[in-house]
Order: sequence, then C-alpha cells, then structure tokens
Amino acid sequence: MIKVGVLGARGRMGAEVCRAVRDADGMELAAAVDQGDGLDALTAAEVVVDFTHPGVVMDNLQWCVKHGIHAVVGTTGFDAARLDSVRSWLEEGTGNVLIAPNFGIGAVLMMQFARKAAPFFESVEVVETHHPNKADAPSGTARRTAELIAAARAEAGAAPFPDATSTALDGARGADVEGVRVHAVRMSGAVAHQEVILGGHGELFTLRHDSMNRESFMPGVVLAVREVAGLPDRLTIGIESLLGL
Ligand SMILES: NC(=O)C1=CN([C@@H]2O[C@H](COP(=O)(O)OP(=O)(O)OC[C@H]3O[C@@H](n4cnc5c(N)ncnc54)[C@H](O)[C@@H]3O)[C@@H](O)[C@H]2O)C=CC1
Ligand SMILES: O=C(O)C1=N[C@H](C(=O)O)C[C@H](O)C1
Repeated sequence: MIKVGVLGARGRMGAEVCRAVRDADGMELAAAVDQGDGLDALTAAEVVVDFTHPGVVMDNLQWCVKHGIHAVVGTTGFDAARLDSVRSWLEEGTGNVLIAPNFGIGAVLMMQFARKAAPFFESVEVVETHHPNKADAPSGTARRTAELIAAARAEAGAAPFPDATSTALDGARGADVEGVRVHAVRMSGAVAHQEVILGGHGELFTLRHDSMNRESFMPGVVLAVREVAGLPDRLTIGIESLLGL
C-alpha cells in the first residue's frame, strides 16, 4: 500500500485526487490537508500530492524534501529559478520530486506533438483558455508548451517568427515565452483548453486539447504517485517519460 497525503485537499483538484487515491488499487489516503491545517499530518505519507497555489507550493515542497517524502506536484508557477531551488534542496534531502504542468494524457501528447511539429512551420503561437478562477496566466501547460517549441526550433536552427507589428496595445500580442507568443483567455464555462496554431506556406495546422472535467487528470496523477519513488532522477519534469514518450 502506498500511503498518500494530499495538499490542497478541499480544492477543485485536491478533492478529485482524494477520490482517485481512495479508488486506486494499492493506495491509501493517509492525510488530507488544506490551508490552516498544518503539515504535520503529512508525516504519515510516503508520497504527497500538491495541488495548492503558486504562492505556497515552494514552502510545501521544501517541507516534503526536508522530511524525505516523495512529492508529486501539479501546482503551477514553476520557472527556471524555482526549479533550481528545488534541485538545491534535493542535494541535501532524500525523496524524489515530480512536477508536471499537466497530468492529462492528451495534453502531454499535445505538448509532444507541438514540439515535434514546431520546426516545420514559419509561425507558431499558443492560445490557452481556462475557467476564470485560475490564479496564474499563462497556464503552466502553455508555458511548458512554449518552452518545448522554443527549444525544438533552436535545436533545428529555425528562423525567428515573422511579425511586422510595429504598434500594438499592451498585451495584444500575448506574453513572450522564450520568443513564443502565448495568449490566455479566461472564460466562464471553460475548464482547461489549449490550441497550438502552426502556420506555413498556404497551410495552418492546429493542435487542440480540451479537458472537459478534472477527472481527466487522474490517470496521470495516479501513475505519478505509483512511479515517483522509483524514478531515475531526483527531479522529474512532466509525466512524458513515465508514458514512454
Ligand atoms: N498539473 C495539472 O494537471 C493541473 C494543475 N492544476 C493546478 O493546480 C493548482 C490548484 O488548482 P485548483 O485545484 O483548481 O485550485 P483550488 O483553488 O480549487 O484549490 C487549491 C486548494 O489549495 C488550498 N491551499 C491554499 N494554500 C494552502 C496551503 N498553504 N496548504 C494547504 N492547502 C492550501 C486552498 O484552500 C484550496 O482548497 C493550480 O496551480 C492549477 O493551475 C490544476 C489542474 C490540473
Ligand atoms: O488551473 C487549472 O485549471 C489548470 N492548470 C494547469 C495549467 O496551468 O496548465 C493544468 C490545466 O491546464 C488546468
């Protein structure tokens, strides 16, 4: 039995994770913790799953590493500086950390397809749409997609994107993530959606993924909980390697 603790247990994702852990073979919900509860109950867990808020996730993660508890993190807001901090904590503590901007299998495939396709087109932009309660923009998934696109294009020696814009209102061309334009829409009725639009000579190629509900993330979360203890690296980003991608 893997003993699992959930941080952010009363939130949209955390509540779904508690359900998934209770339903999963070989797992037991050892602790369900939310804001104001204190972290001590999590010492009963071998793996902690964090779906909280970008403003608190670093403290949570540092606590897990210090206590030698494996961590599966879905909370967004990670940049290179934050990842460097996590790596430095891991030099001291025991336990592994897996941070994934998206646990949806289709979303992971979309990111990989975008990476593969990016060098073949002159233009690539990312448009994400989320529910209006989301704290961060652009989404972690969109940032990661843009980083993968930028890296693939740099490796292939692709030319800069054509863009003649010389006058624009602030934000009209979206955020610049390593040179890739990322547009964030916040929309009632939406859950989590993303399009990667690629344009070339007389053709447009659109990759689209839709998360219709939060249950859709659970197979990826459960897989990560099962695998995190045995991962070859102390810090793993994304679940693509767990899927053999
Ligand atoms: N990686 C993925 O596949 C996915 C990631 N997310 C990310 O997960 C995070 C949470 O999203 P939601 O569940 O929609 O948010 P939410 O706001 O519904 O839930 C967050 C929960 O964390 C709790 N919380 C806040 N501070 C805390 C603390 N210090 N200790 C313990 N609990 C604390 C809140 O009280 C709340 O219950 C966001 O960063 C979101 O982008 C969301 C969906 C999928
Ligand atoms: O906040 C959300 O809802 C989601 N957050 C993650 C992100 O920022 O990419 C994953 C998914 O898009 C849902």
